[in-house]
Amino acid sequence: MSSSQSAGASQRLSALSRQFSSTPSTQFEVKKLGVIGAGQMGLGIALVAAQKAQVPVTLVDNSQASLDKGMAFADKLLAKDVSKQKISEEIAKATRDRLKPTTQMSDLSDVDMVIEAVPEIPSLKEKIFAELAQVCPKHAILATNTSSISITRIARATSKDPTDTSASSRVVSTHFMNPVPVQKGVEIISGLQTSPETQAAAIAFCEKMGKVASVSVDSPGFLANRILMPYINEAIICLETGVGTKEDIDNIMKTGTNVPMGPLTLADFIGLDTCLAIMETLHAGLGDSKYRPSVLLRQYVDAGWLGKKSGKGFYDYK
Ligand SMILES: NC(=O)c1ccc[n+]([C@@H]2O[C@H](COP(=O)([O-])OP(=O)(O)OC[C@H]3O[C@@H](n4cnc5c(N)ncnc54)[C@H](O)[C@@H]3O)[C@@H](O)[C@H]2O)c1
Repeated sequence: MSSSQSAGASQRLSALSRQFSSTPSTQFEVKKLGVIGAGQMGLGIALVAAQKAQVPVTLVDNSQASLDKGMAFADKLLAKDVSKQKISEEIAKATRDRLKPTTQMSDLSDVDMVIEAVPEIPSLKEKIFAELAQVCPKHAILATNTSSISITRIARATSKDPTDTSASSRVVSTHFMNPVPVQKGVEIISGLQTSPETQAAAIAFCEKMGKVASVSVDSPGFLANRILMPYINEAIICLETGVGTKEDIDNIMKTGTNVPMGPLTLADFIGLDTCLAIMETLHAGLGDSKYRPSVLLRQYVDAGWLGKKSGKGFYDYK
């Protein structure tokens, strides 16, 4: 990065930090939320919003099977919290009653905010945001949970006319950390078009969900994955090139850096398809060979061994 680029980035960051540190008590209130994608992230976001922010949540997925699986998982998590006396049966029931699963995007016509959590495929996110700009109310915050795709690019998809920012100014990233019911952190990323009011409203809602927000500029991988994914990728390269076994790779990082799980286990939990997509975005966006995805990672994805969600990744989960 040249010194002028670096100066530009730090100016944008300090402008964002100023907005963040002086976040106004925004008037914007999310009374109803929409979540798209009932996979591991979408389901977690919907559940925490229903329980902590206590808002009704319309949960959209184009697969009825995914919705059924997601709702069964929500029931299981709530029952576990009741049995551990973390929540009462009344709270569990009220939370469950706030979740409304549907396969219809048109059911998002009355939400104040929507959080998209479909797979990390740029063309899919663009298609969904073009549709959201039409379906959602004109005041609604349009948030994405993308791990690495440019927010500016996703926001651009909301209108054929790039000078019309009526929808793109309402696009922001709320990048929740996995698993959402457990991790406190959320990254808030604004695209070039995002208004300060949108950013403030997104932060306020995440705080209502009990999360702690960190702000970053719209740069490939943002903060969390710019740091985390090259670490995971390097662990996979160590496995690929025989530097160590999967157990030794995970053990040394677990016992040596005090993390709860090693990088290969973590990759299995994140999903190897998601890890590959993020590395590809870092590689393409930053153009540096140090971000080249591991050959082995690509082969695991080609084999359909996507980690915990598919029953097999670096470890077996069946
Ligand atoms: N897995 C992680 O650790 C993690 C962490 C932070 C962010 N993310 C990001 O969150 C997003 C979702 O990741 P995930 O791990 O939950 O994926 P996932 O594969 O578990 O779930 C995706 C869901 O989206 C649904 N879907 C696909 N196309 C759809 C469409 N057109 N309309 C409605 N629903 C559709 C699928 O049926 C599935 O239920 C990705 O952008 C990912 O990069 C993932």
